[in-house]
Amino acid sequence: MELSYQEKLTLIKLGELKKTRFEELVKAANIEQVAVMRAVLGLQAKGLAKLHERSERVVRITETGRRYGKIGLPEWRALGILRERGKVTLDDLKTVLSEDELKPIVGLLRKEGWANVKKEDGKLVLEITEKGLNAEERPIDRALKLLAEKEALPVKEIEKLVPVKELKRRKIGEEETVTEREVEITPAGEELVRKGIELKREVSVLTPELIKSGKWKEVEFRKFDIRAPVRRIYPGKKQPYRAFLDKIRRRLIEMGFIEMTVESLIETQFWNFDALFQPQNHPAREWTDTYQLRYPKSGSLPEKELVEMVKTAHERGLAGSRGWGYVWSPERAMLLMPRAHGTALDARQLAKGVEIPGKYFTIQRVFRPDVLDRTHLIEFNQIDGFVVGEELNFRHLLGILKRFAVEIAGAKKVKFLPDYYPFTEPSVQMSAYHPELGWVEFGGAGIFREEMTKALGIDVPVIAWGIGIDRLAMFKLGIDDIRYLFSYDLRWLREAKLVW
Ligand SMILES: N[C@@H](Cc1ccccc1)C(=O)O
Repeated sequence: MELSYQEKLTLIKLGELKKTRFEELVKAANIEQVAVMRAVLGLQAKGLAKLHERSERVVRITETGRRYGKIGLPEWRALGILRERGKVTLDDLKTVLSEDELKPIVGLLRKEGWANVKKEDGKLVLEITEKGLNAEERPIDRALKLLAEKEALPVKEIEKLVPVKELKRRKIGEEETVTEREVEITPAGEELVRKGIELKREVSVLTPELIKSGKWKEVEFRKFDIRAPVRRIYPGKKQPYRAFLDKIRRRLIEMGFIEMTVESLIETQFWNFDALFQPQNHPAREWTDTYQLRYPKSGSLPEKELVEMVKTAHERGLAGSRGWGYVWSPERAMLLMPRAHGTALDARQLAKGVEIPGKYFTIQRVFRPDVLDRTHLIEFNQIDGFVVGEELNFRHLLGILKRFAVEIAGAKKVKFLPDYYPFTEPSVQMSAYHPELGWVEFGGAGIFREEMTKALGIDVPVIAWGIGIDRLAMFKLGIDDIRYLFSYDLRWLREAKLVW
C-alpha cells in the first residue's frame, strides 16, 4: 500500500495514541493542520484510520461573562453594599455598578426579593430584605462559575441549571456549534504500524545538489495526485476581446503585413474624408454617419503640397478625372472627429510613402453613431489593410479577400456584391458564410481611385479593404450580445474562451 510521507507520519503517531482528539493528533504530528486532515482522510480511505465527527451545541462565555466571573454579577455587587448599609440610593450604587448595570438593577433585586423599593424625600431608596440578608448561590451563579472555568459547556449541561435564553439575555454566554473530531486507528492500521513503517524524508523538488551528491537515490519523491480537486484560481490574463484582436494581429504579421499604428483616436476630416477623395458638402460623404469633436474643434493640415494636391483632386480632378467641381474648404478639412474608419490610416501611410510592392494593415477602434443594442455598438473595431504593387488588379483583390475570410474568419464560402465607396472603384461588399451565423457581412473593399492615390503621390494600383471584426469576435467568444465585448462581468472575463 502506497502511503504519503504525511500519511505515514500520521499513522505512526496514531499508533501511539490509538484514539485521540484531532487537535492532539495535530500536536503530535507537528505538521500543518490541513496536512494532518488530508492524511487522516487518506488513511481512512485506505481503511487504516477512522475519523469520528460529532457536532454539538455549546454555550461559550462572553467578554461580559468573563468580567462577571471576576467581579461578580451586578446584583451581588449591589447586595454587598446593601448588606453593609441596609439602605441605599441609586447614587450610592454608582460606586460598584456601571451606567448600564444601574438601569436594570432595581428590577433585578426586586425579582430576587433581595430588596424593597421606597420613596424617601422624593428619592428612590432600596432597603435590604430578610431574603437579601440570607441570599445564597443561585443556579445562574453556578452556571457562571462553570463557564468562567471551562469557557464553553454543552447546551444540555448548562440547561440543567438555567435556560440558555437567560444567559444570552444577560449577555453572559453565546450559543454556537462546535465539531468534535476524533481519530481512531483501525486494526489494519495497527497491523501496519506493528510491521514497521519506514519514514523516509520526502522531497518535492529535485535539485542539482541531490543529483550531484547522489542523494536522490535515498530520498523518496513526493507523489502528487494531479486529479485531486483543487480550488480554481484565476491568474491575470488578457481581456478576451483584446486577446482576440492580438491573435488577428499575429496572423496578419505572419502573413507578411506591416502594421500601421497611430496614437490618437481623433482624426481630422482631412485624413478621414478628404484625402480619400470624399467630397465636402456632398451626399457622397454621407455613406456613413460620423461624430464631431466639440472641443477642440480643429486640428492642423499636413504639408502644403499634399493639401494642394488633394484640393486640386476635389475641385478640378487628377489623372483624367474632372473632380467633384466645388470650392474645397481647408477649414472644413481641419475639423476634428473621432476616427470613423481605419481607412484613414491607409491614406496617412500612402502619403508617408510605402514599399512597392507592399502589404499594410491596421486594427483600429472606430466610432459611428448608432442605436446601441445587442448587435450594434457606436464604437467598434475594424481591420483595414491595403496591398500595393505594379501589377495588381481586381482579381488579386478578390483573392486576398477570400484568403482573409478563410484564414481569419474561418469561413467556408465567400460572396462578393457590388457596392459603392467614394474612394474605391470598383467597390465590393463581401460576406462570409459561417456554419452557425449564416451569411455575415464582413466589410467593404475595392481598388483605391486614382484621384486619391495620385494626390497622395502613389502611381501604382492599391487594393484596399476594411472589415468589421466585432461580430466575428462574438462568434469566436461564444457570446450573443456585442456589448459583452466591453463587459466588466468578472465571471465572463475569467471564463471566456477563444475558440479558434
Ligand atoms: N472604410 C470602409 C471599408 C472600406 C475600406 C477600404 C476600401 C473600401 C471600403 C468602411 O468603413 O466600411
